Amino acid sequence: MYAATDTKTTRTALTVPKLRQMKAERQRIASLTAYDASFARTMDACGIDVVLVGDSLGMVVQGHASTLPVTVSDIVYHSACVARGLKSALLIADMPFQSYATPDRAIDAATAMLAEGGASMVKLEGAGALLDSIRFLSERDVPVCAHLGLTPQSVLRLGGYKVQGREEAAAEKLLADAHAVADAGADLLVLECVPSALAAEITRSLAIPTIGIGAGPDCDGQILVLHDLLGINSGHRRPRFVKNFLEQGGSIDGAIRAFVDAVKSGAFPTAEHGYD
Ligand SMILES: Nc1nc(=O)c2c([nH]1)NC[C@@H]1CN(c3ccc(C(=O)N[C@@H](CCC(=O)O)C(=O)O)cc3)CN21
Ligand SMILES: CC(C)C(=O)C(=O)O
Ligand SMILES: [Mg+2]
Repeated sequence: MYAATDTKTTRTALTVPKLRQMKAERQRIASLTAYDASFARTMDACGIDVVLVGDSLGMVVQGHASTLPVTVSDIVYHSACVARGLKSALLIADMPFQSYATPDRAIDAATAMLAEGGASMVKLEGAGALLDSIRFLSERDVPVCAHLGLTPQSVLRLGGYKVQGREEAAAEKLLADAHAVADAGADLLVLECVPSALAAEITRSLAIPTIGIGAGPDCDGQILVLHDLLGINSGHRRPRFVKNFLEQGGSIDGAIRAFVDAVKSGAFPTAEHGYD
């Protein structure tokens, strides 16, 4: 049932321990989303460190209004496509809405993503009740990327895609959640739409690397949705953290290389891409 992709086991990929080493050496982690082999191959050749098969695919690929309709088999299918295009980058697969609601569901979904999808890590949103799933996976050798701040799968409860952690109490909760997910075994943490100063404090105080999107310049890495990097408008108002790199890059390869260079040098993001 679980047919591992041979490409995955034979390539020399970026590893989980290497991510932590990059943080220690202050080498920034450049990350993009991908949904198919051709873009994955291009990104890999342009020096992208981490490729995420995001559940943003529900919006940018499938045309839904949110990420909620995405299924485990959608992510497994797109991960397998992306995995065939990668030689060096680490592949993360996003866990769909409710696929990690209990540890039992989480281990089945995550196993499909690693064994069939060829991913090396899974990402899930939240802390609190989800800490059990994070611990359950990491103790069973499934590397986990946590995701805090604006968690798009919470859109119904949040009432929209809004910056999180602006109030003092919410900021303290976010800092505590960041430590809780690391203590539960997460190897990486995505911080989405949180004030730059708070993301900097979380990044400083954690041993695991942080990857920001709308979280200011002081995270250990940065991620963007591929379509946003290329200026493909998904019908929404452009969030503050989005930068069209095709304008300066001149070509798809050029745009991806410009993004990698800007992240590595610290030129992207600037204050204008973040929130106070
Ligand atoms: N193309 C695309 N890019 C993404 O980054 C993305 C997706 N799709 N789909 C899933 C989620 C949704 N995301 C979003 C969507 C909108 C905003 C947004 O408009 N933010 C406001 C915040 C306003 C405020 O609270 O101050 C902004 O103006 O940036 C943020 C993240 C991030 N993810
Ligand atoms: C924007 C990133 C972090 C994501 O979760 C996605 O693409 O689904
Ligand atoms: Mg996602």
